[in-house]
Amino acid sequence: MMIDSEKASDETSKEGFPTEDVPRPNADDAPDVPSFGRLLTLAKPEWTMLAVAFILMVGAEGLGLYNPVLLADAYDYLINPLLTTSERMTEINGVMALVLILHGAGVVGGFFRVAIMQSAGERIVARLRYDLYSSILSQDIAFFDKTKSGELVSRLSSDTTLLQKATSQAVPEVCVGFVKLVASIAIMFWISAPLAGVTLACVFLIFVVVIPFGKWIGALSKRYQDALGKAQTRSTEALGAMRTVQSFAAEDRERARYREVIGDPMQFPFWYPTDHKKHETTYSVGFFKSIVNSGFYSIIFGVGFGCLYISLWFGFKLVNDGDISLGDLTAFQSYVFQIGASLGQTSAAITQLVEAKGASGRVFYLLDRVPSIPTPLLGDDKNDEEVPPTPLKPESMMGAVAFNNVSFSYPSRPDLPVLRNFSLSILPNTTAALVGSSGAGKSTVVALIQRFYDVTDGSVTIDGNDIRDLDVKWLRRRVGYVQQEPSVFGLSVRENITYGVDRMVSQEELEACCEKANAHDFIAQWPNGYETLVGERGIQLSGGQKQRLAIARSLLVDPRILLLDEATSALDAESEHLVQEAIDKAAEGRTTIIVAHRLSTIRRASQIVVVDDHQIIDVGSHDALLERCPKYQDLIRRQSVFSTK
Ligand SMILES: Nc1ncnc2c1ncn2[C@@H]1O[C@H](COP(=O)(O)OP(=O)(O)OP(=O)(O)O)[C@@H](O)[C@H]1O
Repeated sequence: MMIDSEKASDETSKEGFPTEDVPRPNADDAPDVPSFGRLLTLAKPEWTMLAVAFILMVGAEGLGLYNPVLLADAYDYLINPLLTTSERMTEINGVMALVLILHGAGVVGGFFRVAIMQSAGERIVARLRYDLYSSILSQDIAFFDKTKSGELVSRLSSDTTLLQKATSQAVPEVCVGFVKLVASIAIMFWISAPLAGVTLACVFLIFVVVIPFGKWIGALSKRYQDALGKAQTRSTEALGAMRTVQSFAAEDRERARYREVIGDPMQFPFWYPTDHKKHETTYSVGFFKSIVNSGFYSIIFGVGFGCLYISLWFGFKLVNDGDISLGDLTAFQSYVFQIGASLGQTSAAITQLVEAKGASGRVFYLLDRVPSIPTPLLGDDKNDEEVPPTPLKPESMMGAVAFNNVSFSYPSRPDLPVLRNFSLSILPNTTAALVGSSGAGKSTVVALIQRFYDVTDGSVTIDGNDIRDLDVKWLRRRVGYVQQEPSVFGLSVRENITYGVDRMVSQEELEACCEKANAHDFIAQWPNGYETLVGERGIQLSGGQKQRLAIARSLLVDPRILLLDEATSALDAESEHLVQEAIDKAAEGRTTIIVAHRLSTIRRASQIVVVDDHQIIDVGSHDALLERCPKYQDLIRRQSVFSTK
């Protein structure tokens, strides 16, 4: 869906982003940025070299433009009755030598200009991708809740390529095409004004046709990119969850889901996508795009050659009348060709620019998007205005966590309250277990402590400081987090465990940490030990091993607060015991908050927080709660049944 730019500006805050009471656009809803100037700023560091390339381009093209005039002389010498045969050849030799020298110089200049422009393009796209990736990484978690990763991948790959082509190829080509056009027209008028007049009338006709066609192609290209983005989203989702896909034998369903956006050309024996109005696919848009593209070029070349023949016809008349020489006519025709070629080249470049304009809207939107929670990326100028002037970075963290009358809804579902008047106090170096039915809001509590989201009302404090006043990087570096389904990267075990630290870690430290997390023994058994690659997303690890690896990873950071979202998936007794031991050791000497599902974990906690219906209904020790809290009794009863089973 495109946003009406005027409407969007009404609805946006002073930073240019929508206020909270209107749906925030995701990357796909990004408004088009109509400024080509902004596109050009991407190439700012390359401007000097691009200017050199531009001069070489103008020079090379200029030399090429002069050749028809020289060749006209050669033709005229050839049929000049006043010269002898040898005099004619002498004159022609001089002219042709000059033609070859100019041609050679043009080729050398052309080589340098293409080399400079293409390498400048690579520099631009590499920088752009990095900046875009940085900007995406700096976004708040709410943004990722709403934006599909396939879309972002598409922004990083195809959209950036379109911008690369636009800045390093299309813009210079349009400029040169224009210069060539003006120069050719000037020379044509110099050769013969009447002939030039007739020809230009035809060229004007081409312009009249090209402009609406260009717009049409631009719109179709955008729709094509959008459909392709959707296809990419679906394939990324499925390929990222191949185990789930295969375990449900859902390959056919995934193929069908992909085909739904790609389209099925075999369904249309006459190629025409009859369902295009109901359902837009890359095939249906691509089909019309091919036809419109073909029509565009056919009209350009059709009208172009038509012009050529008409002007040639009129030219023959002028030669016959003695108004111009035959050489002049051949030179004139060359310029008509030049105009045709430069129009073709310029229109292709304009098509690229129109495509890039759509892509630039999406890319610049992401580049400019200011996250609602300041990013921990340091030295990022765009966050400076958002971060409080002096975010707090206390010398140390004690680890006292408090929720003060917190209410919260996820930004993607603002109408659904997830926490209501939630108040809780956790003392430093104690363990709190959050228990409650599924969907009660336990994981949300953990997310709020890391400031993945800001509370809607109330405050979350650490050592008495509102976490909104703390430096986000400082905060997150001191809060360890072990997810229910820990994310493990397709790296070595060592790289996975040292993921959270920027310093060198000795083997002894690594092993000590893994021993604490009950991970050393299984790692040491592998032939490559800590250098073992764990496969994409840790596919070669068992559930329990992944959890212990994730605990080791958190422990290496030595967090003051440890957040554990205990896995609900049942581990076998041995694994469960090992994980439990790891959790116990990890919890020593730090504030630990566990979303607990196992009785063994719950019983060990200093305080148990019973969450139900988005509120805390009781807090206390296991024995006290067992005595007075029916909800807790119910939870424990079910837990015991599960454990006995
Ligand atoms: N990223 C999100 N965006 C929108 N809603 C969410 C998001 N994450 C969770 N929710 C919703 O918030 C509510 C609380 O979810 P939460 O994950 O905190 O529950 P939980 O108590 O941890 O459940 P479980 O024990 O099953 O993990 C649920 O209704 C859930 O659908």
